[in-house]
Amino acid sequence: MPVPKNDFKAAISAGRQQIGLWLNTGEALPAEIAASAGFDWLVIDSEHGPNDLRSIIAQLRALAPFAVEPVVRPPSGETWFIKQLLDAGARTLLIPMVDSPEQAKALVQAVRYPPRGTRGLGAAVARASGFNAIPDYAQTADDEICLLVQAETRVAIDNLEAIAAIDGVDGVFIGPADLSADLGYLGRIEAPEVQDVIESAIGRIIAAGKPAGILTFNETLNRRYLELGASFVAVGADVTELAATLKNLAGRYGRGPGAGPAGSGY
Ligand SMILES: O=C(O)C(=O)C[C@H](O)[C@@H](O)CO
Repeated sequence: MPVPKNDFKAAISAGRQQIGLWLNTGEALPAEIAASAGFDWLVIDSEHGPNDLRSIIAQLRALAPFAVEPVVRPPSGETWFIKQLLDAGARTLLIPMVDSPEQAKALVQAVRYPPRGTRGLGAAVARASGFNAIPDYAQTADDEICLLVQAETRVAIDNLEAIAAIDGVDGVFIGPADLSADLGYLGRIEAPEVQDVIESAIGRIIAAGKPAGILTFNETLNRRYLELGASFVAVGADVTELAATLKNLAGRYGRGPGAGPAGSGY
Protein backbone atom coordinates (compact mmCIF):
# COMPACT_ATOMS: atom_id res chain seq x y z
CA MET A 1 0.00 0.00 0.00
CA PRO A 2 1.45 3.40 -1.02
CA VAL A 3 1.28 6.64 1.03
CA PRO A 4 -1.83 8.78 0.47
CA LYS A 5 -1.66 11.33 -2.37
CA ASN A 6 -0.66 14.90 -1.55
CA ASP A 7 -3.52 16.80 -3.20
CA PHE A 8 -2.01 20.19 -2.30
CA LYS A 9 1.21 19.33 -4.16
CA ALA A 10 -0.78 18.16 -7.17
CA ALA A 11 -2.95 21.29 -7.07
CA ILE A 12 -0.14 23.84 -6.99
CA SER A 13 1.83 22.07 -9.68
CA ALA A 14 -1.29 22.09 -11.87
CA GLY A 15 -1.82 25.82 -11.14
CA ARG A 16 -4.99 25.31 -9.07
CA GLN A 17 -4.79 28.18 -6.61
CA GLN A 18 -4.74 27.31 -2.92
CA ILE A 19 -5.73 29.74 -0.17
CA GLY A 20 -3.96 29.40 3.16
CA LEU A 21 -3.70 30.71 6.69
CA TRP A 22 -0.85 30.90 9.19
CA LEU A 23 -1.31 29.13 12.55
CA ASN A 24 0.71 30.84 15.27
CA THR A 25 -0.87 29.84 18.57
CA GLY A 26 0.98 26.53 18.95
CA GLU A 27 -2.31 24.92 20.00
CA ALA A 28 -4.47 22.20 18.46
CA LEU A 29 -7.89 23.70 19.19
CA PRO A 30 -7.45 26.91 17.15
CA ALA A 31 -5.88 24.79 14.39
CA GLU A 32 -9.05 22.69 14.34
CA ILE A 33 -11.21 25.83 14.21
CA ALA A 34 -9.14 27.18 11.29
CA ALA A 35 -9.47 23.87 9.46
CA SER A 36 -13.24 23.94 9.84
CA ALA A 37 -13.27 27.38 8.16
CA GLY A 38 -12.38 25.79 4.83
CA PHE A 39 -8.83 26.91 3.98
CA ASP A 40 -6.86 24.77 1.51
CA TRP A 41 -3.61 24.88 3.48
CA LEU A 42 -2.62 25.82 7.01
CA VAL A 43 0.91 26.64 8.12
CA ILE A 44 1.95 25.27 11.51
CA ASP A 45 4.62 27.87 12.10
CA SER A 46 7.54 27.09 14.34
CA GLU A 47 9.70 29.87 12.92
CA HIS A 48 7.65 32.52 14.71
CA GLY A 49 5.02 30.46 16.56
CA PRO A 50 5.57 28.76 19.95
CA ASN A 51 5.86 25.24 18.55
CA ASP A 52 7.96 22.19 19.28
CA LEU A 53 7.69 18.66 17.88
CA ARG A 54 4.94 17.69 20.33
CA SER A 55 2.76 20.73 19.66
CA ILE A 56 3.26 20.21 15.92
CA ILE A 57 2.11 16.57 16.26
CA ALA A 58 -0.94 17.72 18.25
CA GLN A 59 -1.88 20.10 15.43
CA LEU A 60 -1.24 17.50 12.72
CA ARG A 61 -3.69 15.24 14.60
CA ALA A 62 -6.24 18.04 14.90
CA LEU A 63 -6.06 18.75 11.14
CA ALA A 64 -6.06 15.11 10.01
CA PRO A 65 -9.86 14.72 9.68
CA PHE A 66 -10.13 17.78 7.40
CA ALA A 67 -9.53 18.23 3.67
CA VAL A 68 -6.73 20.70 4.33
CA GLU A 69 -2.98 20.37 3.83
CA PRO A 70 -0.91 21.01 6.96
CA VAL A 71 2.26 22.82 5.95
CA VAL A 72 4.93 22.78 8.64
CA ARG A 73 7.47 25.58 8.82
CA PRO A 74 10.53 24.77 10.93
CA PRO A 75 12.61 27.66 12.31
CA SER A 76 15.30 26.80 9.76
CA GLY A 77 16.22 24.00 7.37
CA GLU A 78 18.18 21.78 9.78
CA THR A 79 18.38 18.21 8.47
CA TRP A 80 17.84 16.62 11.90
CA PHE A 81 14.62 18.55 12.51
CA ILE A 82 13.36 17.91 8.98
CA LYS A 83 13.82 14.18 9.67
CA GLN A 84 11.80 14.45 12.88
CA LEU A 85 9.03 16.43 11.16
CA LEU A 86 8.74 13.94 8.30
CA ASP A 87 8.67 10.99 10.70
CA ALA A 88 5.98 12.81 12.70
CA GLY A 89 3.81 12.85 9.58
CA ALA A 90 4.44 16.30 8.11
CA ARG A 91 4.76 15.90 4.36
CA THR A 92 4.61 19.50 3.15
CA LEU A 93 7.41 21.66 4.50
CA LEU A 94 8.06 25.38 4.12
CA ILE A 95 11.70 26.19 4.78
CA PRO A 96 12.66 29.78 5.62
CA MET A 97 15.67 31.72 4.34
CA VAL A 98 16.78 29.63 1.38
CA ASP A 99 19.27 31.85 -0.44
CA SER A 100 21.07 29.58 -2.86
CA PRO A 101 20.60 26.58 -5.16
CA GLU A 102 23.13 24.69 -3.01
CA GLN A 103 20.92 25.19 0.07
CA ALA A 104 17.85 24.11 -1.91
CA LYS A 105 19.65 21.00 -3.16
CA ALA A 106 20.65 20.04 0.40
CA LEU A 107 17.01 20.37 1.48
CA VAL A 108 15.87 18.12 -1.36
CA GLN A 109 18.41 15.53 -0.20
CA ALA A 110 17.12 15.83 3.38
CA VAL A 111 13.51 15.02 2.43
CA ARG A 112 14.30 12.04 0.15
CA TYR A 113 15.33 8.52 1.01
CA PRO A 114 18.46 6.95 -0.52
CA PRO A 115 19.45 6.63 -3.28
CA ARG A 116 17.76 9.96 -4.20
CA GLY A 117 18.63 11.62 -0.90
CA THR A 118 19.90 11.17 2.63
CA ARG A 119 16.76 10.94 4.80
CA GLY A 120 17.37 8.47 7.61
CA LEU A 121 15.24 5.32 7.79
CA GLY A 122 13.05 4.90 10.84
CA ALA A 123 9.53 5.81 9.81
CA ALA A 124 8.35 2.28 10.61
CA VAL A 125 8.32 3.30 14.27
CA ALA A 126 6.83 6.72 13.57
CA ARG A 127 3.51 8.39 12.92
CA ALA A 128 4.27 9.04 9.21
CA SER A 129 3.83 5.38 8.27
CA GLY A 130 0.88 4.90 10.65
CA PHE A 131 3.37 3.01 12.83
CA ASN A 132 4.14 0.63 9.99
CA ALA A 133 0.55 0.33 8.79
CA ILE A 134 1.68 1.61 5.35
CA PRO A 135 3.99 -1.19 4.20
CA ASP A 136 5.31 0.72 1.17
CA TYR A 137 5.95 3.95 3.08
CA ALA A 138 9.71 4.05 2.43
CA GLN A 139 9.25 3.20 -1.26
CA THR A 140 6.51 5.77 -1.93
CA ALA A 141 6.98 8.65 0.57
CA ASP A 142 9.39 10.78 -1.52
CA ASP A 143 6.91 11.54 -4.28
CA GLU A 144 4.20 12.83 -1.93
CA ILE A 145 6.53 15.11 0.02
CA CYS A 146 6.16 18.72 -1.02
CA LEU A 147 9.18 20.94 -0.44
CA LEU A 148 8.51 24.67 -0.47
CA VAL A 149 11.42 27.06 -0.05
CA GLN A 150 11.29 30.69 1.02
CA ALA A 151 13.03 33.41 -0.96
CA GLU A 152 13.21 36.40 1.35
CA THR A 153 16.52 38.16 0.86
CA ARG A 154 18.16 40.10 -1.97
CA VAL A 155 20.54 37.18 -2.45
CA ALA A 156 17.65 34.74 -2.86
CA ILE A 157 15.97 37.08 -5.34
CA ASP A 158 19.22 37.24 -7.34
CA ASN A 159 19.34 33.41 -7.31
CA LEU A 160 15.64 32.85 -7.99
CA GLU A 161 15.90 30.97 -11.30
CA ALA A 162 18.74 28.76 -9.98
CA ILE A 163 16.76 27.91 -6.83
CA ALA A 164 13.56 27.22 -8.78
CA ALA A 165 15.48 24.98 -11.20
CA ILE A 166 16.44 22.49 -8.50
CA ASP A 167 14.63 19.20 -9.08
CA GLY A 168 12.64 18.47 -5.92
CA VAL A 169 11.85 22.10 -5.11
CA ASP A 170 8.06 22.02 -5.44
CA GLY A 171 7.37 25.71 -4.94
CA VAL A 172 9.07 29.00 -4.10
CA PHE A 173 7.46 31.23 -1.49
CA ILE A 174 8.24 34.94 -1.23
CA GLY A 175 8.58 36.09 2.42
CA PRO A 176 7.51 39.71 2.06
CA ALA A 177 8.27 40.80 5.63
CA ASP A 178 11.88 39.63 5.61
CA LEU A 179 12.38 40.60 1.98
CA SER A 180 11.14 44.14 2.55
CA ALA A 181 13.47 44.45 5.55
CA ASP A 182 16.44 43.18 3.57
CA LEU A 183 15.63 45.63 0.78
CA GLY A 184 15.79 48.48 3.32
CA TYR A 185 12.01 48.88 3.83
CA LEU A 186 11.51 47.39 7.29
CA GLY A 187 7.78 47.04 8.04
CA ARG A 188 6.86 48.58 4.66
CA ILE A 189 5.71 45.66 2.55
CA GLU A 190 3.41 47.97 0.58
CA ALA A 191 6.24 50.27 -0.58
CA PRO A 192 6.15 50.42 -4.39
CA GLU A 193 9.87 49.48 -4.53
CA VAL A 194 9.13 46.29 -2.56
CA GLN A 195 6.04 45.52 -4.60
CA ASP A 196 8.04 45.81 -7.83
CA VAL A 197 10.51 43.21 -6.56
CA ILE A 198 7.71 40.89 -5.35
CA GLU A 199 5.68 41.14 -8.57
CA SER A 200 8.70 40.47 -10.74
CA ALA A 201 9.74 37.56 -8.46
CA ILE A 202 6.32 35.93 -8.83
CA GLY A 203 6.63 36.21 -12.62
CA ARG A 204 10.16 34.80 -12.58
CA ILE A 205 9.22 31.80 -10.42
CA ILE A 206 6.29 30.98 -12.71
CA ALA A 207 8.46 31.46 -15.82
CA ALA A 208 10.95 29.01 -14.29
CA GLY A 209 8.13 26.46 -14.20
CA LYS A 210 7.53 26.35 -10.45
CA PRO A 211 4.52 27.36 -8.33
CA ALA A 212 4.88 30.70 -6.55
CA GLY A 213 3.55 31.40 -3.05
CA ILE A 214 3.26 34.33 -0.65
CA LEU A 215 1.57 35.58 2.53
CA THR A 216 0.32 39.04 3.36
CA PHE A 217 -2.39 40.38 5.62
CA ASN A 218 -3.52 42.78 2.90
CA GLU A 219 -6.46 41.60 0.81
CA THR A 220 -5.76 43.95 -2.10
CA LEU A 221 -2.19 42.67 -2.38
CA ASN A 222 -3.28 39.04 -2.02
CA ARG A 223 -5.81 39.42 -4.83
CA ARG A 224 -3.16 41.04 -7.00
CA TYR A 225 -0.78 38.09 -6.40
CA LEU A 226 -3.55 35.64 -7.30
CA GLU A 227 -4.15 37.65 -10.49
CA LEU A 228 -0.42 37.39 -11.28
CA GLY A 229 -0.72 33.61 -11.03
CA ALA A 230 0.63 32.83 -7.56
CA SER A 231 -0.53 29.31 -6.73
CA PHE A 232 -0.44 29.25 -2.95
CA VAL A 233 -1.41 32.47 -1.23
CA ALA A 234 -1.86 32.73 2.52
CA VAL A 235 -4.24 35.51 3.42
CA GLY A 236 -3.75 35.98 7.14
CA ALA A 237 -2.79 34.49 10.48
CA ASP A 238 -5.00 33.13 13.23
CA VAL A 239 -3.47 35.31 15.95
CA THR A 240 -3.85 38.57 14.03
CA GLU A 241 -7.43 37.73 13.06
CA LEU A 242 -8.30 36.86 16.69
CA ALA A 243 -6.58 39.98 18.03
CA ALA A 244 -8.35 42.24 15.52
CA THR A 245 -11.77 40.67 16.13
CA LEU A 246 -11.45 40.89 19.91
CA LYS A 247 -10.18 44.50 19.85
CA ASN A 248 -13.10 45.39 17.65
CA LEU A 249 -15.60 43.69 19.99
CA ALA A 250 -14.15 45.33 23.10
CA GLY A 251 -14.00 48.66 21.26
CA ARG A 252 -17.70 48.52 20.45
CA TYR A 253 -18.33 48.61 24.21
CA GLY A 254 -15.83 51.40 24.80
CA ARG A 255 -13.03 49.15 26.03
CA GLY A 256 -9.43 48.68 24.94
CA PRO A 257 -7.49 50.46 22.21
CA GLY A 258 -10.15 49.96 19.51
CA ALA A 259 -9.59 48.44 16.10
CA GLY A 260 -6.49 50.52 15.23
CA PRO A 261 -4.94 50.87 11.80
CA ALA A 262 -4.84 47.77 9.64
CA GLY A 263 -1.28 46.67 8.93
CA SER A 264 0.07 44.43 6.24
CA GLY A 265 1.89 42.39 8.82
CA TYR A 266 5.45 41.53 9.66
O1 LIG B 1 9.01 37.15 5.59
C1 LIG B 1 7.80 36.84 5.64
O2 LIG B 1 6.88 37.60 5.30
C2 LIG B 1 7.47 35.50 6.10
O3 LIG B 1 8.30 34.64 6.08
C3 LIG B 1 6.13 35.28 6.72
C4 LIG B 1 6.20 35.79 8.14
O4 LIG B 1 7.21 35.11 8.82
C5 LIG B 1 4.90 35.51 8.86
O5 LIG B 1 5.17 35.03 10.10
C6 LIG B 1 4.03 36.71 9.05
O6 LIG B 1 4.62 37.68 9.84
